[in-house]
Amino acid sequence: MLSIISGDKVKLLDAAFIKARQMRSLDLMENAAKAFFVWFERMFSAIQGEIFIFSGPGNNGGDGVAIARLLAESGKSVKLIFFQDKEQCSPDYQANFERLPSKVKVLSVLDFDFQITENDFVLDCIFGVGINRPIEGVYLEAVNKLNHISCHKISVDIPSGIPSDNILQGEAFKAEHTLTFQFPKFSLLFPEHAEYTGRIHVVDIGIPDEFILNFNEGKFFLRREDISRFHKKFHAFSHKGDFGRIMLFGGSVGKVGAMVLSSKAALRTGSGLVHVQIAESERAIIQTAVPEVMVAGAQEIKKLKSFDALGIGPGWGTEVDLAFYCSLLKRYHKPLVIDADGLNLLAKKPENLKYVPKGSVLTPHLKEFQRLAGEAKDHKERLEKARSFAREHGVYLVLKGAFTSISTPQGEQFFNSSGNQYMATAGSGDVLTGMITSFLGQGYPPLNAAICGVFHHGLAGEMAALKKRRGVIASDIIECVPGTFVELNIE
Ligand SMILES: NC(=O)C1=CN([C@@H]2O[C@H](COP(=O)(O)OP(=O)(O)OC[C@H]3O[C@@H](n4cnc5c(N)ncnc54)[C@H](OP(=O)(O)O)[C@@H]3O)[C@@H](O)[C@H]2O)[C@@H](O)CC1
Ligand SMILES: Nc1ncnc2c1ncn2[C@@H]1O[C@H](COP(=O)(O)OP(=O)(O)O)[C@@H](O)[C@H]1O
Ligand SMILES: [K+]
Repeated sequence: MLSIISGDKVKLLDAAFIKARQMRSLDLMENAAKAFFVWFERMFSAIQGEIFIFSGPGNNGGDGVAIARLLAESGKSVKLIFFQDKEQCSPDYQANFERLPSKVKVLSVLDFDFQITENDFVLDCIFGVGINRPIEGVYLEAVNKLNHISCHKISVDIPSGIPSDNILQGEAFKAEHTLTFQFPKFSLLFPEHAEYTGRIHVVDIGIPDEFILNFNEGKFFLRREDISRFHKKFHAFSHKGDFGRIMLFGGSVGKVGAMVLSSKAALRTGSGLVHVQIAESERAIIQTAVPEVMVAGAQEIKKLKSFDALGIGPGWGTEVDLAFYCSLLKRYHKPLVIDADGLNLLAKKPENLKYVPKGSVLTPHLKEFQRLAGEAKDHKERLEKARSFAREHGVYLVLKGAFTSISTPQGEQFFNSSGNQYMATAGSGDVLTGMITSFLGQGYPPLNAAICGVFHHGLAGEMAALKKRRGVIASDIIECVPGTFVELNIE
């Protein structure tokens, strides 16, 4: 699995890796430039515009110079725009500069007229993870001009101006795509930077995951290839019971749809038996909408412990009897899932958090998390709060949104890579609750249930969006859930 390490550790990582492999830092830069080149060819081979590469004085600029050579050698028309004289640039920058083919036109930013047209490309190689202060002067001027030009814009490693681990102060380059090397820089995952990063792509430059793990700071990025190891295997003789009996609580009057979505999602994720506990008057609705579901009566509520997992909250309303809610929490000693109104009720009376079974999975969106843990000045602080919350209460805290994070009681954080903006639609959180509860009921440890739930949910959203884009609704996500098992080759 991929570790996300902080910018100031990147140099240490590079140094350790090149020493271990007895290679030069220049070779690693070449790997990075080649990885960019391959990606660029794949993405933009059909577009014929001119390529303007803006290269700063450090190794990010050096990447730019190496990329200029590779693109020019492949027949592209390339201009390299520099900010500092070569003698003031990093050694690897200088070494690459010596190798530039003569067909690359090189000019100082001071002489550049910024005549760039819509079909052209701007590659932002001004600053990478080595940025140590807000940009100003000639850099700021160039970035401001570029931000007003309409063309294809790509940032290499990180949009110039954005610090790798902190919130942007001042201005930064606004990219359509950011191609980041080896692992996503932490700050690329902050919503505050979405307008600068555009779409984020991670490319391998040859440093194995296990090597990066030596520099691990407890933050991990979940990719498609990481997911199968978190899954449980079932065999040909597995029966309904093996796939778990779960019970979902929610669906007050007028909000029974939330339970329809959660329960259907649980079934589509593989649950053997799904019970729901909903308002009496709403029973006919759910039994018509999801005939596979059973409605729980007093008997089932009494035998709570016989269920493999519970999911509490979607569409529950905040008028729920708190004593009933607390009795559920106190009587059930296994990890369960809490979402939506289940969380809002806890936020109203935080002292009840002590009854939440250890190892439970809580799935707030940003607003619900604010109700639970208070205001955060920015996403970095919010993630710190999420980490402390999970530790303090011994739970897995799934903070939903783009790059949903899972904070563990041990203080680790996992960031999800699947999903898209089209999932920001009513009820998609209810689908996730059903999915995580389902995995928990199938006997997955809570971290695995959360990881598999979040990843498959996002992937289902991607599959739904292929045909429906902004027309995706929560039910479409559910319909795509089975396809995610096929896509990831999970039996
Ligand atoms: N494994 C990897 O990840 C690999 C990484 N590689 C690449 O290396 C990049 C990191 O390179 P890097 O360390 O040389 O830093 P980089 O960002 O180019 O800039 C530092 C320079 O800028 C200066 N400076 C800083 N802030 C400034 C400001 N606001 N305004 C003005 N100047 C400012 C600072 O000098 P200073 O003025 O502070 O003395 C220094 O000269 C990384 O992002 C990736 O692209 C690949 O090549 C290979 C594998
Ligand atoms: N821009 C996005 N990128 C990826 N996933 C997203 C994005 N926006 C929303 N989602 C996902 O959609 C779901 C929305 O959940 P939630 O806000 O609880 O919705 P609801 O309350 O309507 O059910 C979450 O799983 C979240 O991670
Ligand atoms: K950059």
